[in-house]
Amino acid sequence: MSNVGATSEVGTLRTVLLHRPGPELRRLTPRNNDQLLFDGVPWVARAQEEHDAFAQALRDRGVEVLHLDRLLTEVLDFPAARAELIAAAVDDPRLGTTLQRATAAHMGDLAPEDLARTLIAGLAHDELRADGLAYRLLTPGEFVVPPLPNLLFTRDSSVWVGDEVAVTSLAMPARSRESTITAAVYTHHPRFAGVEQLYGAHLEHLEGGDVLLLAAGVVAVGVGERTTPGGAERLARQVFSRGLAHTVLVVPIAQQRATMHLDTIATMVDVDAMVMYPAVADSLVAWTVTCQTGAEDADDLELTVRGPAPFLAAAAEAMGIDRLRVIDTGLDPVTAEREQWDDGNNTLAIAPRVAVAYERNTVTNAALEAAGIEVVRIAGSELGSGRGGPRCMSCPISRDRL
Ligand SMILES: NC(=[NH2+])NCCC[C@H](N)C(=O)O
Repeated sequence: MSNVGATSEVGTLRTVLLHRPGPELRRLTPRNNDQLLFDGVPWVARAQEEHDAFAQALRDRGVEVLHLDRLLTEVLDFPAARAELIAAAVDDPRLGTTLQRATAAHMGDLAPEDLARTLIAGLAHDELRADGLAYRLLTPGEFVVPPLPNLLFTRDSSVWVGDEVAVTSLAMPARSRESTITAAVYTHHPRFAGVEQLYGAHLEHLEGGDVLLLAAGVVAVGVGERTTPGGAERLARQVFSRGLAHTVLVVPIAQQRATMHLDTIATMVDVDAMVMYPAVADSLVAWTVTCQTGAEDADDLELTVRGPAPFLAAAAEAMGIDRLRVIDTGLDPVTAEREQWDDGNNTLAIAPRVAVAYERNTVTNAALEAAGIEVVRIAGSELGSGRGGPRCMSCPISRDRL
């Protein structure tokens, strides 16, 4: 695949990976939504309409939209991909050997499309005819294979750095199986033949929502509720050893749900500008990680760590620009907090100064427009109940170099 990958957050978007929410969202109930990382029980048909409009807005701007469930169905024609994904789905200590084997046998009989749906929507107790101790002891409300409602947030389960892709290692148990799906797609789908993978689901926790490509060669990584210090260091070693970046800025963020990823508080909207949650704009810091010496093995690289320094100054220095502008949303603290919670800072740039944003964040959007950013508004009343905006719901696969 030529012209694949991304070296910035704002280069003209050519190809993006989305996931249209499906039956996995119908699994959410008031009893399981917290564990499954949703703040409510969405109206699924409306969420699908909103998502279709999001995809259409991107297509209207010339972006090629790939759907993760389609790519998954296509790779399920390959026995190796089927075997890996079924093994990952039943690799759960709750089940025990008898139920693991029965579940694997059931899934093994499914045609690609049905297997893709089951891998994503999971398998409820009453959807499987089985016997044995674990099957009898599991309550009918429990899932034999839990659903993946957060697959919607394709940003987190893989991220491209340059022309290589990082299959990430997701921190929350409800999400860890997602990266077995992205791994299978990037490994087996002919569309990605020859693409190198620079990370893996077995490594230290790293989520794509924490990774921002500030400029060619400059990667920012948030460390907080999801990405660990070890994950940030591992990413730095990997991108340095592969020549994909010269500087990694490690940015501590508060370990709480409202700021679960770096992209919930700041996203790029121009080559030198970010929209940022005002409450953190002045206090955010970064550790600057570089590497002088080459080494055969990423583990043997000697890293230089400087900091902490104010994030904006450290970022501008690494990017080689005078100043990284913050679009001043001019918000009072209460409005700012509300719009941050509703992903007002989580925009998806489709070109420099053109960003997709949730329409509900009226004050943030007005401030973006006043600063010269074209805002492509989408509805997100139902989509937003999973706490993710346009950036979280998209994984850029190809962007023009700036
Ligand atoms: N890149 C992001 N901000 N992703 C948002 C993910 C939201 C998802 N419900 C979670 O808790 O994991």
